[in-house]
Amino acid sequence: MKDYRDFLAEVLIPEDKLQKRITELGAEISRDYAGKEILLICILRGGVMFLTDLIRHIDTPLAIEFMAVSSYGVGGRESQGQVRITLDLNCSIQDKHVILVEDIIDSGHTLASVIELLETRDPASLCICTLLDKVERREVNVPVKYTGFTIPNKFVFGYGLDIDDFYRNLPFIGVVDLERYQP
Ligand SMILES: O=P(O)(O)OC[C@H]1O[C@H](OP(=O)(O)OP(=O)(O)O)[C@H](O)[C@@H]1O
Ligand SMILES: Nc1nc2[nH]cnc2c(=O)[nH]1
Ligand SMILES: [Mg+2]
Repeated sequence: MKDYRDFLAEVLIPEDKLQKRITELGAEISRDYAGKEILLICILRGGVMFLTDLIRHIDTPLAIEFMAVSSYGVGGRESQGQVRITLDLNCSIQDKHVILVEDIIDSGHTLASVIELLETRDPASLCICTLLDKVERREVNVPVKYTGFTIPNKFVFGYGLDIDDFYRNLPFIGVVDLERYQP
């Protein structure tokens, strides 16, 4: 296993900047949903770090749930357009205020499919909170309510985002130098 420093092109978002923005997002969500109970649904696995930090900054009553979808092949870096639900929710979302929590929106296929499915289950409201948005890469439109950072079209890793399943634990977002990365 290579040391990430061997292929780190740059630290795009350092830990302090990430945490500051996540604190702001938590405050914004707390304001917008004051007096309401919310359900945050994390899309495994990339969204996990973001979810666990974000909920520490939300002060309205909340529950968490998890879904898993498969849109990229193992080790793949391009969306296949086809999204499969591999782990569904354990609860009803009918009449609930739902926030989908994601690490990144790239082509938009993952969230477009999840939204289409969840809309059929009659939530009171449904919105998206994403830490990163690679706007230039969008292939399908998804309505994003909360965005941490808009980022350029570069393959990033760390803070939930993997390269071949590793490096999710790093506390910052880095850019991969694909010429120096060897699987
Ligand atoms: O907008 P899209 O082009 O659909 O890409 C975004 C999705 O891709 C990544 O997940 P991935 O499928 O790699 O799974 P992971 O979260 O387990 O790493 C990321 O966590 C998003 O869920
Ligand atoms: N790790 C990682 N996963 C992604 N999924 C979609 N875009 C990205 C990205 O830039 N990095
Ligand atoms: Mg991933």
